[in-house]
Amino acid sequence: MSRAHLDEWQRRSFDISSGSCTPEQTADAYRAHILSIQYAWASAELSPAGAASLLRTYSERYATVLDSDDPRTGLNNYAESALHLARNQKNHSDKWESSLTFENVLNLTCVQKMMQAGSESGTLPVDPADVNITVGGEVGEGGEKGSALSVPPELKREPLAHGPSAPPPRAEMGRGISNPLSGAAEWGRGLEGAPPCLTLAPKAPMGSPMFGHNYISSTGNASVSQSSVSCTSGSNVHNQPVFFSSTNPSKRKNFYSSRSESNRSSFPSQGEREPRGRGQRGEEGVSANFRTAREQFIVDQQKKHSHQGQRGSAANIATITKKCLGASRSRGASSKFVSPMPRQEEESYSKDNKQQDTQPVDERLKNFEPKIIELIMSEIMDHGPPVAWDDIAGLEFAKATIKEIVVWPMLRPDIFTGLRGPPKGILLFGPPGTGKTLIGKCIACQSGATFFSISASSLTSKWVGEGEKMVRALFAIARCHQPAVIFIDEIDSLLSQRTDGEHDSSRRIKTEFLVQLDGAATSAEDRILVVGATNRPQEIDEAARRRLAKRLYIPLPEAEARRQIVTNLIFREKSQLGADEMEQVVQGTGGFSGADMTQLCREAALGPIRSIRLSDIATITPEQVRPILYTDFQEALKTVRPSVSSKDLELYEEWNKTFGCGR
Ligand SMILES: Nc1ncnc2c1ncn2[C@@H]1O[C@H](COP(=O)(O)OP(=O)(O)OP(=O)(O)O)[C@@H](O)[C@H]1O
Ligand SMILES: [Mg+2]
Repeated sequence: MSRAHLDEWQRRSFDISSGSCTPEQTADAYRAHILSIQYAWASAELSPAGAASLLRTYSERYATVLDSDDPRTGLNNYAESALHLARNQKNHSDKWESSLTFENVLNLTCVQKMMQAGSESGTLPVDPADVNITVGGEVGEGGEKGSALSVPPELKREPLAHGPSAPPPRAEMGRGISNPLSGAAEWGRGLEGAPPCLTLAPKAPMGSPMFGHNYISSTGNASVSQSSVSCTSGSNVHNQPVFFSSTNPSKRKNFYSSRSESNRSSFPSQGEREPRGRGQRGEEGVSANFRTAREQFIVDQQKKHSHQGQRGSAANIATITKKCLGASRSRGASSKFVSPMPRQEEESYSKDNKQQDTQPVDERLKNFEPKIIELIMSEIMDHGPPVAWDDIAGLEFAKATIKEIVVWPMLRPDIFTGLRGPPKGILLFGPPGTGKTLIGKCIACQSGATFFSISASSLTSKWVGEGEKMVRALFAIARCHQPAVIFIDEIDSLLSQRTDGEHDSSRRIKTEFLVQLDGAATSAEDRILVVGATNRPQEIDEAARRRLAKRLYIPLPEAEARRQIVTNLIFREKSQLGADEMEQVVQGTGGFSGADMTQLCREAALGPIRSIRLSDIATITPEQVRPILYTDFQEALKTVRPSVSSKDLELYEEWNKTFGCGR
């Protein structure tokens, strides 16, 4: 290295070894080391072998600092910022806590007014200090069963028209009224955002216009029941519990479930009504099948390992489905919401249990957070036959090359060694809609390797600032599941050229990616292949371009390929297209991409439907629909146009000539 670089290197090494650096400074120093090595390598100051060995050493040390759980030596700042934000947010799974306190209930304007009204009429029944307020959803059955309510004996008068033992009229329970009197409406307004149940239990005698009823329970919403309005008149009906129904279903559900949890009800007979029973049954049913994401991950891992040996044969029978986080369970309206963020009370639990249930599956993954591993694992694609090589029309050279690089070495690793070792990176580039993603899917089905399909956006946006960790974890996991193929669609958004003005985090992701790609490329025993696909090859960073050694042009389909696409597609439908007519279609679609051809066939397939008279459309049977004809293609050709311009095409051809590996 040059002298200036050496001095800098020594200074950083001294800082690291002095032990006086914070983990952040140490990580920065290692990162700078890695960049220096890359720089020295790029400037031919270091041999490739030397650079690779140094890179490996320093990447490992760098990773150790970043991933260590020990706060004195490691950063382990995974999602720290996101979690910090999330911790202060409330969500549906959080326990409801009211901001209402005894003081601020009494300070509510509506309460003040009612108290004033009561004192003016000389029948103020309650001293504010004697009001018991229960906040948080527990509604008891009077004071009798030791509930949260304390109702004085004198208030426990015989149930009247529909007292605690009889269900109140449906109107009281189920609906709010649309024109509440002002006092009652204020109650509602004042309690907006109040707890699921607010219970006021005056200890003083009855008879007040204000607290003339035993207690008022509210779901905290603005709607007010009919009987709560009538309570201001001081009628006997006040002796029964008054229920403020909620117009908000989730609050109503909270209300019922909180009652079922406490197993006590202030409305015994009402409590047996349908909503509660249904809610309970529904929730029990869901929780019986419910698995947390972590449990699901462990189960998936076990399944995966037990099926690993049968991969080749399983590939032919499984179907291709991309797993997403949480996708394996349905999220019906009644399903239980589980926050992806740890709640405070859960955090202490999870810390205690961390050792037991968050153990990484592989020793090599022990430095990575389970959340990251889970996220990466969720991107693994199942194997299956939906895309076979024959489904990809044309592209013979690309298909043969990929088979040579991907399939055969997986089958015969003993032959493909040394100079015959397959390249570790492939770039599929070409105009949009030409089958690059299709090839990715085909590799997933046909290679027999563990297939990771990563979208650049999942690395760059899901965990802002954590992308480089994701990249490291991705390669570490791939190393544990060899042979592995990492397919990165739209790779240009991940590895675009580095510029001065770009954000630090995306620069770090790119650097990390290049480092990892080099690690995979230089290690002969690693069987990891990175396949990138892009329709903007010119935007890819030159260092990335070099690492994706096999750059295959995926051009627009030629006449024969277009014929094959049309034949494959209309083969499944009722059609009458003679050889000459097919030829006409093929000749008329020069410049169409595979996706354009698919669109053309879809449009033509609608022709027979459009020819049905409107009056017949309701009664016609599928057999009566006429076959697809050449005229339908002619009509379709009037509306479907090629999506790739000839100017763009020139750019691809040019790039292919300069950097492509085709013939
Ligand atoms: N060679 C082909 N053979 C058969 N079908 C094709 C072919 N090329 C494209 N198609 C059809 O076009 C659709 C889109 O293809 P695909 O998503 O692979 O394009 P792409 O090259 O990845 O495009 P983009 O660069 O915009 O991502 C495919 O689902 C398929 O129906
Ligand atoms: Mg694509």
